Amino acid sequence: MHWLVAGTGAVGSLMAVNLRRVGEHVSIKPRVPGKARAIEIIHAAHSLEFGVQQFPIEQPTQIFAAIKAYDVANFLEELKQAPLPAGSSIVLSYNGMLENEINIMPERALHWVTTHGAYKNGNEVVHAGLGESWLGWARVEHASSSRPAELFSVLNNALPLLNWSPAINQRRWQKLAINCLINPFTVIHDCRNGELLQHNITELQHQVAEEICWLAEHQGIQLNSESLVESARSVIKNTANNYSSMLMDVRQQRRTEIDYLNGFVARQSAAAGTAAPTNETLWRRVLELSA
Ligand SMILES: NC(=O)C1=CN([C@@H]2O[C@H](COP(=O)(O)OP(=O)(O)OC[C@H]3O[C@@H](n4cnc5c(N)ncnc54)[C@H](OP(=O)(O)O)[C@@H]3O)[C@@H](O)[C@H]2O)C=CC1
Ligand SMILES: CC(C)(CO)C(=O)C(=O)O
Repeated sequence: MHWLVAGTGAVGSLMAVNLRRVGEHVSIKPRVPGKARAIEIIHAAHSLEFGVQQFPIEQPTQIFAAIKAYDVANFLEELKQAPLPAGSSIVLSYNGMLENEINIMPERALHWVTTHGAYKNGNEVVHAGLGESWLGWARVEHASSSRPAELFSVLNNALPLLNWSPAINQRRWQKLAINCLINPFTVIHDCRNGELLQHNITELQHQVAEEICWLAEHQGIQLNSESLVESARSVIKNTANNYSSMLMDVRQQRRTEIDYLNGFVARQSAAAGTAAPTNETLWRRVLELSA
């Protein structure tokens, strides 16, 4: 299979080196076209070179795009301008949700949700935490269509363990909830995930979770607020030493994904006629702190 990985971010680089390791043909599509014909990624003390390719693409290609939520709309617009040949698919991975997702998801798009952790240190990618992933068709009308067997098998070999998930949106809502229950608090308290256990946030987390459950149910997804707070607590314990991605973004003066997490919950709840005051407060507070 031919693969085209969007950018050289942490997750994209990790997938690029692992796809190469299992014998796939992998190129990289930088955000901005440049003169470079090859891009170096270092992994586990090995330097690997990847050819550079931009859209349009002429042969069937599997696109892997692990990009920030605020870049998704532009990326999909680029794809719309340069439609892919038949037999291509687009694997998207990002935290949070977009209001207009239903309208912009391409036919052959899949969501890849992961608990693997990675970060970049210059050209080097570090696989910081082993996890597992879930793959499913992005468009609701394709949810029960069969899984693309070869694509699934290659991704599973490259970065196991991969689960096929016809209910990928359920999984995405759970991930959104966990991020809403952890990330903004680490920014507000400027602390590692594990240090949250020393702060008195349980009551607030219950309110965040209940607001998310209401909205999810309104959109046809069943979640349980007690289980969400419990899961967030286990993630906090399992990642106690980590700084959340949102705190890292704030510290490095990068845009955060808060608009697509607690901000998404606040705006969508308001649009559905209900306030989500705790998510709204966290959203505004993180925006202030990261301004
Ligand atoms: N890192 C992790 O451990 C995890 C991350 N996630 C989520 O996955 C997503 C990606 O995370 P991460 O890899 O850390 O993010 P990064 O910011 O490290 O990487 C994103 C990459 O996407 C590239 N990009 C954006 N738009 C385009 C475009 N139009 N064309 C080509 N490349 C593009 C960026 O390019 P440029 O370099 O030019 O900005 C960047 O290289 C996020 O939503 C994150 O929350 C989820 C689980 C774990
Ligand atoms: C689960 C958590 C909070 C782990 O750090 C994460 O996904 C993030 O930092 O964005």
